[in-house]
Amino acid sequence: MRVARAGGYACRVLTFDEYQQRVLASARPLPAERRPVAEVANLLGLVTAEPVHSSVSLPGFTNSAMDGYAVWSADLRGATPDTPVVLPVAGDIPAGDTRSLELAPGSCWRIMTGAPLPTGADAVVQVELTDGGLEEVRLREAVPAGTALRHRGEDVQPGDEVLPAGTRLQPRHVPVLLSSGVGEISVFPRPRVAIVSTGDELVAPGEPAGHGQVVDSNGPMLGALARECGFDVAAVCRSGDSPEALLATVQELTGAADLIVTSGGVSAGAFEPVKLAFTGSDDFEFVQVAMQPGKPQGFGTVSGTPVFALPGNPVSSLVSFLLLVAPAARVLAGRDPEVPTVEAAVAEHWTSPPGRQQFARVVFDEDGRMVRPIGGQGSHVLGGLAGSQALAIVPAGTTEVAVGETLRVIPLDGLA
Ligand SMILES: Nc1nc2c(c(=O)[nH]1)N[C@H]1C(S)=C(S)[C@@H](COP(=O)(O)OP(=O)(O)OC[C@H]3O[C@@H](n4cnc5c(N)ncnc54)[C@H](O)[C@@H]3O)O[C@H]1N2
Ligand code: MOO
Repeated sequence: MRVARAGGYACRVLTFDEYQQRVLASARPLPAERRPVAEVANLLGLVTAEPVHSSVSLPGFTNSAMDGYAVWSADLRGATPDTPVVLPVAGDIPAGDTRSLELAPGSCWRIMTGAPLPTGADAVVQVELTDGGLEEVRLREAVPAGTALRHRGEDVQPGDEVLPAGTRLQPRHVPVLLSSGVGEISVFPRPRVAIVSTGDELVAPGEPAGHGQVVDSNGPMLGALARECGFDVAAVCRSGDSPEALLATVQELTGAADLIVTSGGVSAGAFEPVKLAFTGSDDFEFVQVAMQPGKPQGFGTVSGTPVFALPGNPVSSLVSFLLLVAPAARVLAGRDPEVPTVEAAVAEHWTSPPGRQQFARVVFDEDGRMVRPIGGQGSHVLGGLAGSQALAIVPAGTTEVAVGETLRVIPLDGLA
């Protein structure tokens, strides 16, 4: 049952920076976990909580950098194309050969790239400088000691720090992580984000929206944003206009999520379930933020879990997630909260509301250096949202965005 309450709540007005600092102030990295490096595919995107030290040398054994012949370099003195040195070939050493072999002076081994160098050899002659012989080989060039060798430990020594604390694991970190003899590493876990859409007007995705109804697109959109930003999605669910039901849903989710996001029900209407559920709690605050979109905002904790109450208009929800929720969740993940921006020049004039920092939907020109507005800037405009490529940040003091002006811009593709 829906209970109508009086609307028109008095709210504090904060600048965007003040509010962002406020929601980030209490954010701390989640407790670190030890995870096996063999699961590296699941570790990508996580941040190391401690430095990683190698327990082995890399390379682990001196080996050949070329396919060719392992030799005593002194045996090749005077070799030229016209006066090649001829040596008997003791046999083949392929990569993966685990034998401990020796090289007798006056002979050579045919050796492959990555294969262990036989004791005594001090150089490899690449096969192109020989006739490629199998029983005996003609070597047409003298080479100095050390040629085409990769020495044990020349890259990494036991005890060396191979990854500092605070490294966000990317594919390029995988080889050293898997090769350095380390079984487990300490990482900050991926924050689990739960999403709750509110409002009696919502119907499930895939169901037809009747008169007065809309499809719940915020829930799936916020879930998709969370995933794209590198977080786990603990739940995407709906709650109607009952504050009691919403409170029960949020309380239940605190057991499964590190951060909860609600959408809708935070403005001044008579049926604002989120506002009604949390107003009066010492751990929750509703404010107006001088930003467009995203003016009405709520933030607090329920059983210690941070809860972001975002406005329901779809564009407001998206902007609030990217500018407020994602930075906080990045802190939980041990990452930098900063929202990545690029610089772009304004190609077409538009207006911005007075006293509010605008996050305007824009598209780039072909070379990505200029932006122009797309669609109306209303917070319900879904077509313009889909067509946009970035959010241009217009300072609160600017009402006319002039051609040629330079703005910071948040690209919307590749958010991870
Ligand atoms: N008297 C005032 N009215 C409004 C104010 C104000 O200051 N005074 N602020 C406006 C602004 S700005 C915003 S933003 C919205 C925020 O409203 P709510 O957070 O309370 O959101 P709802 O009223 O629940 O919904 C707004 C709008 O968005 C649609 N919606 C909601 N949830 C979803 C969803 N999951 N999927 C798709 N669409 C959704 C909803 O149907 C409404 O059309 O308040 C203004 N009003
Ligand atoms: O602040 Mo609202 O988000 O402009 O539509």
